Amino acid sequence: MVSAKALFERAIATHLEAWGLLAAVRERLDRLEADSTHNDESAQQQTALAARLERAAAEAAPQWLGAPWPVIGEQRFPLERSARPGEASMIRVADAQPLPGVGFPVVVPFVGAGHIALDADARDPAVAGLLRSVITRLIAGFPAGQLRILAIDGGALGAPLAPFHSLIPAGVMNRPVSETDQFRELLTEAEDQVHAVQSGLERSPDVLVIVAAALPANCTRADLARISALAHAGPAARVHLLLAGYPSLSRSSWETGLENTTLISTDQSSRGHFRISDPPGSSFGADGRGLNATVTLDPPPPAGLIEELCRQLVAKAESDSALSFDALVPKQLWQGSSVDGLRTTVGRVGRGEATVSLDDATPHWLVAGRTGSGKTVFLLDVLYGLAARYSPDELSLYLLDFKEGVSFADFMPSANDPTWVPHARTVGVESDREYGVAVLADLVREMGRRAGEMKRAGVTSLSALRSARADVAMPRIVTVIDEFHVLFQGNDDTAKRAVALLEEVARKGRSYGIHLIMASQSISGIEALFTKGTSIFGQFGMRVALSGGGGILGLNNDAAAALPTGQVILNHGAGVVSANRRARFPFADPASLHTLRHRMWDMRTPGTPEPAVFIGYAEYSVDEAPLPVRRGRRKVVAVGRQVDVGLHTAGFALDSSPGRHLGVLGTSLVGADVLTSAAISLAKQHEPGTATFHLISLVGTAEDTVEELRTRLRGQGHEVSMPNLTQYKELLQKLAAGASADRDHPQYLFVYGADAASSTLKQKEGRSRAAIEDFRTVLREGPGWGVHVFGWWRGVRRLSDDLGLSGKDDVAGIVALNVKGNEVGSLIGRVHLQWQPRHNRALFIDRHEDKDDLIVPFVTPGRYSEEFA
Ligand SMILES: Nc1ncnc2c1ncn2[C@@H]1O[C@H](COP(=O)(O)OP(=O)(O)OP(=O)(O)O)[C@@H](O)[C@H]1O
Repeated sequence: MVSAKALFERAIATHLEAWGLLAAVRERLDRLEADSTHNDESAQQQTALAARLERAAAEAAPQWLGAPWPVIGEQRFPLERSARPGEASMIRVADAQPLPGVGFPVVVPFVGAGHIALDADARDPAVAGLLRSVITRLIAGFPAGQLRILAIDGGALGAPLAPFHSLIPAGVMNRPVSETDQFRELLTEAEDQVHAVQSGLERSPDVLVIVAAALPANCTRADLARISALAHAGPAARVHLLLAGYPSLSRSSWETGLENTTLISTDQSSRGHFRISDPPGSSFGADGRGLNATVTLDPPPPAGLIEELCRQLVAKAESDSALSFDALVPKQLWQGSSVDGLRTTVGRVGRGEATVSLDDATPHWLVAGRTGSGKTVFLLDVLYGLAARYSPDELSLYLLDFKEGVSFADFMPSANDPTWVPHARTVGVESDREYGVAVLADLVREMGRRAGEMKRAGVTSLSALRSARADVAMPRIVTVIDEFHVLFQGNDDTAKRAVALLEEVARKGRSYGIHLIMASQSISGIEALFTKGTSIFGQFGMRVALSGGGGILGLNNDAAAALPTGQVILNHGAGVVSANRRARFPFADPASLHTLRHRMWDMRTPGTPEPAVFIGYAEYSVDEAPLPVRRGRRKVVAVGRQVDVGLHTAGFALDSSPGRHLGVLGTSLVGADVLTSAAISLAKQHEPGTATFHLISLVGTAEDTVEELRTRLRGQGHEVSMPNLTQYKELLQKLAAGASADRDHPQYLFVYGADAASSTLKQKEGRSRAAIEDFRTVLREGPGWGVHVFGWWRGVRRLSDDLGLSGKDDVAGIVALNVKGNEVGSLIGRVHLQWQPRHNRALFIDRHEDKDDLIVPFVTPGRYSEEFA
């Protein structure tokens, strides 16, 4: 690669040589004029010199970058081949004509080397012409998709940049900004690129050229200082300035405070002419006073050329090789290191690649698009793209979907295809908000674990930890929450918890390699969160807007309003207009996904666990669930699966403390299933003959269930009794007297429709005490003797009556089905208990352990279809 300095030095040498020749020619001309004769010799010398100077310029600024417009019109150089990002280039800005008939083009270092500033703004037609000329040379000369124009039109002049407006939708140029705020956002975008390059996060950024037709009128000293800083640090980060109307350009000297800049100032003594300073790093002459000739600025391209060129570029960008998902997948899988972040290609911007990152600069993303806009397809492109680049040691996926659909079904094993994407750790489909909270809580725990590891290793960053502790698994975690607005619905404890956890992950995740991608059809309903003092979304610098998803972009940013399916606005500037990049992404076709998934699955380390899957609509049966974790020697009954990561079996531990009984509440037949599941799980923990199961069936609807349970338990060799109501009363009497109690041989009472016995139990029937008293004694004393009651009451009040005033605390375990939260709350003395009955869900309360868990209660397979039949 030729350095800017070498290139320019070569041009200067030619220039000086030409200057020498000019002097000679001038001398000769003077002589010839004195002789009053013109001859062929002088004409030939002039022509030769002009040709030589043209050649020198053409070498320094080839083709589109330097050829005069008439030559370009004739020769039509190939597009995009005159220069490459990352290399120093020069560009034609003016023509010097020191002698009649002897002119030479003035080329100055620009992209890859320096900047250009003019004192006059684009109200001067010559300046406007130069801006058009330079922009045209750039967009035609550089590869598309690798150079972007950040346009400023502070004087709202409109016309100078108007011919390029068709490039705006293709993302090559932004809509020129005129307001100071937008101007500052644009500077921020350029600064972000400088920082990203300086910190090593970005190695091959797009070329950004800030073009100002005029700076905003109320530009402050602080703004100018930012421009100065960009002039200093920009070139190394491919950020360049082409500023017209730069205010501090002094007429008396070239001092402007802009480093690396060629200055072009109006020649006060000659209308329409300009003077050019020495370019950065070199000088035209020994005196350091710039080019020793006035110049005319390079004229704009001829009418029609810009339009035709833009049309061609846009058409090429659009029709560029049809996008395919396979093109996003690298040939060799899992080659990337996620130490500094994650990067993938999601499609194309113009003809360049559209790359997106999850790293320190853009740790979290917000994605929005109306239904059908292609949001799911975009997310699949991103997720499969990442999974193809990074191995499961480098990347884990937590996938969470709140809506009805199968967005993430591809990541988990299914009945048809037992493979899964080996990076997937948790997959939630049609998740409950509580599951979302559990996933977020899991992430917070993981951050804690990583913080602990860092502390132990004495390091302060994830990358340092990864080098220090190669043995500790520390993949970056990408958590995708689709339809995340559901999390915040309802102003209840779950919503509050979700916000708190999300804030924590959003704030600290970056330091621990934990990233969030939150997607939604709509942001209405969560807008309050945008404006909150500690706005969570401030942490989400990367905005991805599909059609109809413009709400996540800035107020004046309507770029996503009319996007076709398959296109997206990628904006890493938190939605500012100037950071828009319009990208196209391919359809994630099922066949390609299938192939890639199988390739990755074949490459997985043997023993890679399946993802923890939560499917909101799934029914769970006790037979497929692992037994709950036992604590010590205590038996634990299983009642359902917790709505948490890993779907742990929800268990109620039995011990000798008074009240270790379970009350299942609600009219739903699921109540019978919960008792049956409890019995089945207990039976698994007993050798036959070491416990007695009393099955008391008091309602007709549960008879079959109870009968089946009896058959099953007996089949396993357990002792089972099926007392009728009278025998039940006798049993209670016996148990209350402690007569048949044997701690080593527990007795379990499963009372199906316990409420049906209430009135009978209350009758004394000639005895000194009613059976209800025996029942209450059993509740209070029974656990000490190994007696536990599992009852299904179809109403809360019925249980409350059975317990009586003094026995209110004697049923410690509650499984609330279709009963009101306030009724359960008053039963257990918690007025603020929050419970809304839901299909296939129950609230499981263990009063002794002060625990409320949302569970999916165990059911007999097919229970719900029966209920709805
Ligand atoms: N890049 C693309 N190229 C071609 N077609 C696409 C592309 N992206 C999406 N589509 C089409 O649009 C349909 C809807 O896409 P997708 O399911 O991703 O939308 P969505 O925004 O997630 O909608 P919903 O929220 O209703 O699920 C796809 O089934 C596909 O037909």
